[in-house]
Amino acid sequence: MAIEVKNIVKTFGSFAALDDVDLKVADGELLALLGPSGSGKTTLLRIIAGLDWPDSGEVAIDGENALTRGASERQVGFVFQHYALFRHMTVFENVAFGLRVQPRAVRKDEATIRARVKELLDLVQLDWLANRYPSQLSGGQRQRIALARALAIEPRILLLDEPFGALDAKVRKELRQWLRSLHNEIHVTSIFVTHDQEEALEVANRVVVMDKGKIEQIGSPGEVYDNPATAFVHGFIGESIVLPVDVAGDAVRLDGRPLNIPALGAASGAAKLFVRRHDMAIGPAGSGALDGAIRHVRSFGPIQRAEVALAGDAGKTVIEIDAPRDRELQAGEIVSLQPRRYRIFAAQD
Ligand SMILES: Nc1ncnc2c1ncn2[C@@H]1O[C@H](COP(=O)(O)OP(=O)(O)OP(=O)(O)O)[C@@H](O)[C@H]1O
Repeated sequence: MAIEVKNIVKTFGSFAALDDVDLKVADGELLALLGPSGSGKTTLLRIIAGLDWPDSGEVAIDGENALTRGASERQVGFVFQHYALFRHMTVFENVAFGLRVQPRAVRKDEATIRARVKELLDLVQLDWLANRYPSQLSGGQRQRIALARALAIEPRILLLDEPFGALDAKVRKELRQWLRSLHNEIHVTSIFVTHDQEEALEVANRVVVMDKGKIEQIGSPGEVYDNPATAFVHGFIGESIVLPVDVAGDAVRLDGRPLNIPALGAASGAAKLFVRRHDMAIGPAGSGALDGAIRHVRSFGPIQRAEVALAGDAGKTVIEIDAPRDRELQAGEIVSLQPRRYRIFAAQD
């Protein structure tokens, strides 16, 4: 089911939680709303769900105005961060719940309900837990059951608000892959909220990056990572080194010294140079754009992370770069850094 959100404004008192938001979600997409705490993700999700209403703007589901309909009429399935399973019901009854409380006219008979629950438990690969109670499940299992329960009513749209937020890192990772393959199987239009960039990039077809009630960029995981549209997106996704620079024509200067890298079309004036940690090549002194001294090196897995104090301002600017471990770096070494890929944004962005 396609969703279209147009010019949504939502204020709480004088605070704009959503400030003129437009978004189109295609049928069958798995979309992530990604942004820092307070950026408006949950507010947007609640408005699409019919749990909250905007001050102005439009929400259409499958081309029809959804704002005249409440949550139940929109046929939306939800999964929240904190499991909302009924503690006194077995897993089986939790999943059956939505089907049992349907209006009499559309309610299925008992045999059909049982078959459907069995099918859903198979889908989330937890049929062996049917007779347990929620307190007897792990956190990850509870979230999978919560998802089975949300899917029971055959929702037109599935909305997930930080569904894995309360789980430990390893389980989160497993569930991401699981959600991805589950979505490949069922194709229901799904939107999930997360503040975890890795989660958004790994799971979603498209990522909507939000900040302060506005959409900063919408794109595939590759697009938002490789071509961040704004300084905010560059800083939020991936780990970036940010240096204050001056642009004059095609020349870029740091602390008054030329860097010998092209300005890539950035406007003249005060700007910020953004480089991902792994995009800063490290070579012998004098070979690159920035000279510095290594202060500290930590190695883990395939990378070594070096703290480098840049030459020029009495070593006050210290950056962290990630290098492969083909040559072990040493504290005290004088090196030179060269940005392989970088972006320059005007300072006020
Ligand atoms: N009912 C409310 N009353 C007043 N302010 C609210 C209300 N709901 C949300 N807000 C404010 O609106 C802003 C956006 O909140 P929202 O929950 O949408 O952010 P979020 O991006 O989902 O953040 P988080 O990741 O922390 O959940 C926040 O500053 C929040 O304090």
